[in-house]
Amino acid sequence: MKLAAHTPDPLTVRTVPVPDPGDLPARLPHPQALAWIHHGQGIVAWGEAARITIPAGPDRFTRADHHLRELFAETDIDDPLALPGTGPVAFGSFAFDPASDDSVLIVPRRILGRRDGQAWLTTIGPRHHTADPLALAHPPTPPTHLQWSDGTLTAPAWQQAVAHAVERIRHGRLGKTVLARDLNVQAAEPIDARVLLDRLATRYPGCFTFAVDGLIGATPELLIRRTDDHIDSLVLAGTTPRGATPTDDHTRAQRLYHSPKDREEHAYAADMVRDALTPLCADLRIPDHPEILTLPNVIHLASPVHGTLDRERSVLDVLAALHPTPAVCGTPTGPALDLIRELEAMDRGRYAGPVGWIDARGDGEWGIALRCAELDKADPTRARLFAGCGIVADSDPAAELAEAQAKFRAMQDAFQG
Ligand SMILES: C=C(O[C@H]1C=CC=C(C(=O)O)[C@@H]1O)C(=O)O
Repeated sequence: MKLAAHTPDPLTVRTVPVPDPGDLPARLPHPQALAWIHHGQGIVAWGEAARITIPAGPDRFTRADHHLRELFAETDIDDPLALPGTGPVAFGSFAFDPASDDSVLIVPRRILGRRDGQAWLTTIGPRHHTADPLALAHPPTPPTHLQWSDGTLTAPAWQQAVAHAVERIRHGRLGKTVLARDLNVQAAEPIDARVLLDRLATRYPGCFTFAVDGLIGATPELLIRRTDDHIDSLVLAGTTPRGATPTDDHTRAQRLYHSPKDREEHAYAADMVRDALTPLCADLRIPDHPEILTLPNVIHLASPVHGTLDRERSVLDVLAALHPTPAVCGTPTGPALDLIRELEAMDRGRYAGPVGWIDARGDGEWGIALRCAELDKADPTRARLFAGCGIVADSDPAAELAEAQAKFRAMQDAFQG
């Protein structure tokens, strides 16, 4: 597959301040939504001014960055606000596996954004373009008559895969791997991304609710945010399902914090992020011990990371150094990826790959696509949900299955209402 770009002509871009738009997902006129929302702020978008499909390869991030720079260099931009996310923006979603062709960048026609009390609307089109083909409002419809079925592996078969991974880790050089499974859902009508976005953004306000080319979810894991030369990341690894009461939650969080198995799982991820970012940064701060992050469905060990870049690097340049982290792949990376391919027996598609947005200044926010569903392009009444768990020498297959079920809950509930 070759890198393909569909851009009609050089683009003109105009950003104007607008009154507060209220709830962002509610403003999307069409089910083919693009979105990135965190605590009610962010950007939602629709239409397609340009699409760049990026072929497989470990260099897919730098190729995407290069192509996008060329596109934005030819663009005529009127952006008096000059904030992160104003002016032209590309939403993107990359395949987890470097051998997969699924990566895509989309420059939308309309972007509606809100950040720190400032709202804006950006219009992007080929020069002389006037009509908006997506101006037609199409009210959101919740999915109905849902039918769930196992994906590639049944629950018992997946537990077996976890047991095999534990054996390999105990008797080999691998420290950690991450195994995921998929679930299928079928609805009566085409699935409307806006309904899922609205439910996820309301229920998981502290997560990053996203939609890019039919990949929809709410991830708690910020892979990288770049604002000028400042970067932030939030490393997650080590999880327990939520308890039934506040006391139960507290006990579980304490157990998680002091669990050598979970601390080991977390340390692989935090160490790798430190090693990957140190050469790119003038200064980098990662706490010595993780924090507790409590979400509506699970509790995680979390390490917030902050740094200053040592020179001009776009958010995609930084992302290229990070993916795949041990939060979704393992340590060492190569053998962990080989084991994932062997034991999961499925293509992850864009699950566990980077998802987010980049603007013409190189600023942007990218999460790891977790707690998500990928709509079937050939049949939009169908979707695949994904959830995975870090596996180390002391992992227990039954506990990992329970953890994966708790992670699935975010998306299952978003479908169910
Ligand atoms: C792979 C997933 O979660 C990762 C992120 C946070 C905690 C994880 C864990 O504790 O296993 C995983 O590494 C997933 O949600 O599908």
